[in-house]
Amino acid sequence: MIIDVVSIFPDYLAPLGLSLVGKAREQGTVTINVHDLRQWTTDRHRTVDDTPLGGGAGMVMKPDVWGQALDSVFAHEELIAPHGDKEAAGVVSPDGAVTDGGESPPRRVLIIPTPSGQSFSQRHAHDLATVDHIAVACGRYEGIDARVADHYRDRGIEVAELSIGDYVLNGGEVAAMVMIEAIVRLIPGVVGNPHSLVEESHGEAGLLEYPVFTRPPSWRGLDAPAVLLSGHHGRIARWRRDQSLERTARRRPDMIEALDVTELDAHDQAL
Ligand SMILES: CN1CCN(Cc2ccc(Cn3ccc4ccc(-c5n[nH]c(N)c5C#N)cc43)cc2)CC1
Repeated sequence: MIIDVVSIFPDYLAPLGLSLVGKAREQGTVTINVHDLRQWTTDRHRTVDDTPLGGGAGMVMKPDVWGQALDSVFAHEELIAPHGDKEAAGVVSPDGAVTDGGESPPRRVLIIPTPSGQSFSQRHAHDLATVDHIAVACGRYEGIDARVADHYRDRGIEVAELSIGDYVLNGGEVAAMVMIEAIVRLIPGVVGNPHSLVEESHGEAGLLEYPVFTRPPSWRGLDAPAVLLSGHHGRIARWRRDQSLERTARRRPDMIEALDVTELDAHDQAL
């Protein structure tokens, strides 16, 4: 997988060089390139923003600079239709994807973090972990001119306008790091013990994870649950399941509503 991140604050993305994501980059499991948007400006002041059309507070990021940046980032995919001329790049399938008529084209996604986006979820992370090339456009100010998303959709690139939560940030960089970590950790080989990806909050069962404990069994007068020391795997599994259900009902009743009961029953039968 190749991930290209474009930002006016490229240093903000430095933490992507650390820990598991950093190791995955070193091992070549994922390539992450961080670009300074200003390298695509053409004026002396390296301008990336302008006043909002229709008036209003703040500034909006210019479409032309973003267009130069994203064209460059996607440029090495010769199967991308040049602007306005899809046929020239090869076979155009009904859904607008451009292929050379052979194997399916590389899957390309442009992620645009935005407070007005669809809520980023573990389901998005799983889907995006299968993508060949992801570009992340980190906006600032009041956001990126809306025509940028439309333009790349028209050129056969999937565009995902995503939000990491119902609170307001100053730009897309933090959201980009959250999404990139959630996606990259799902790529095979990145997380040491793949089993740990299975029993997770927001995982397949749709429940929050159970509380975890380690040694010592008693700490400052607080004892770990005795069942965890029993060695009885069936009882431990049942206890963990009950804890997940109780925790979810208490902290995230909305998730209980969305539960697929048949999935729950199947899990219970297996305990
Ligand atoms: C007049 N009003 C009209 C509404 N705007 C709303 C607004 C627009 C931009 C910004 C700042 N910003 C710029 C790029 C950018 C990307 C992501 C996020 C972001 N915030 N929270 C998330 N979960 C995010 C994610 N993911 C914020 C961003 C803040 C607030 C205010 C002014």
